[in-house]
Order: sequence, then C-alpha cells, then structure tokens
Amino acid sequence: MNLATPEAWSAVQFEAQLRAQGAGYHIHHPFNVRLNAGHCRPEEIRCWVANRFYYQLCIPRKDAAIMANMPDREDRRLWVQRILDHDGSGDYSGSEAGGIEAWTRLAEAVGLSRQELQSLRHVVPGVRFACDAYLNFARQAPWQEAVCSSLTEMFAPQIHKDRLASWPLHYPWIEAEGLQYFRSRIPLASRDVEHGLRVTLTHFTTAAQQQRALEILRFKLDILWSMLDAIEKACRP
Ligand SMILES: O=C(O)c1cc(C(=O)O)c2c(n1)C(=O)C(=O)c1cc(C(=O)O)[nH]c1-2
Repeated sequence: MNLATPEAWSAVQFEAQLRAQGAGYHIHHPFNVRLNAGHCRPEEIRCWVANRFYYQLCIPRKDAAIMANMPDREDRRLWVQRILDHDGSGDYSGSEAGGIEAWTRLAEAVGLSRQELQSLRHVVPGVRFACDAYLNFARQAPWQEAVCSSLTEMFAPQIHKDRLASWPLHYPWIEAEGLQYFRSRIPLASRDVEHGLRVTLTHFTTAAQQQRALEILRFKLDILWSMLDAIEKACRP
C-alpha cells in the first residue's frame, strides 16, 4: 500500500488539467449543437433566450455574494467590475448599459418583449434550480472556491464566437444588433479568466486542493449542462 502523499501538479500542469475539463462544457450539449447548427425554430430560440435570462440575472448577484466574502480591498476592486459588466452603470441607452440590458436587446431581436422577458414566466424549474445552486454555492463557499467555479468562462469565448459566426447564416431573421451581448463577452471573459486563474493557481496548491478545484469546476459544468437539459425538454416544439 502506498501511503505517500501524492505530489501536487506544477501550475502549468494544473492549468492544463483545469482546461481539460472543457470536454464537459455545454458547448457539446445536443441542444447547443442543434442551436448553432441552425436547426432550432424561432420558438425554441425564444425559449432559450427567456430561460438563459435567469442565469444572466444570477451572475451579478453571485458576484456580489463572492465580493461580500472577500476580506481584501484589492480583490474587491477587481471583482466589482464583474457586477458592473452585467448591471451596467449610467444611462440604459449608453455604452455602459451592461450585460442584462444587452441580453434584453437580444430578447427583443428574437421577438420577445422586454416585459415578457422580465416577467420570468418562461423560466422552467430546472433552470431556476441550477442557477440558484450556483448562487448558493457562491454565498456559502470560501471565496477562492467560488472564484474557481467561474472558470467555465475559459470555454465561453468559443461558444460566443460560434453564435456570432453561425446565427447570421442560419437565422437571418434575427437582427445582427441583437447579437452584441455575445460580442461584448469575448474580451470580458478573457479578462475574468486571467484573474480567476491567478486566484485558483495560487490558492489550490496541494494535490488534494487541486483535486477539489477540479471537482468545483465539474460542479459548475454540471450546472450549465443541466440548464440545457431543462431547456431542451421545455422548449421542444
Ligand atoms: O453563453 C454562455 O454559454 C456562457 C457561459 C458562461 C459560463 O461558462 O459560465 C458565462 C456566460 N455565457 C456569460 O455570458 C457570462 O457573463 C458569464 C459569467 C460567468 C461566471 O461564472 O461568472 N459565466 C458566464
């Protein structure tokens, strides 16, 4: 029996292990594959947009929960930007209107009114439970673990790029302006990941901690995956 403590990975190896979890990203979910291949009907796209809105609403709330657990001013100064990215600042028609406003414009571009979107009446229980699980994790976990859970954003630029490349071809009825949310997230996700990785690589240093980080990332991948399971079932025409 080998009782020796397993050796920790180097930062490079650990980051590679984190990135390898991308195999479980919802980019590979059958609903996402169908959506980006142009096989969804307008009602399905509206249903996806309406359900995903609940995730959009939860993101700045979970970021506020993480920030509340950060004792260090320097960490909060960086983190507060994530809240502003989604909630926006200043005028709702200005360039700093924020991600929730941009998602609302996406909704309008696919044929959902602002009022219908904001009523949350299309949000199904499975999506609510998945998003709430993310929010509750962020409230309760040590802040470095909650930061680690945001690292699914490593894989997000590709999913946004896929939508920008394929939607105009397959869904020309959606006004191109409506896709601005996806465009805006590409640089923001990369910036978030740079910070999130810095925290994760310096906090999870033993072999056991590194395994814990992988578990956290898989938990978050499962949240995204189960959202699409629920959406796929609810949005079937
Ligand atoms: O469209 C997507 O597939 C997708 C996925 C994710 C993600 O990987 O969690 C995020 C986003 N978009 C996104 O737009 C976003 O702002 C975002 C923030 C976070 C996070 O965990 O803090 N994830 C994501």
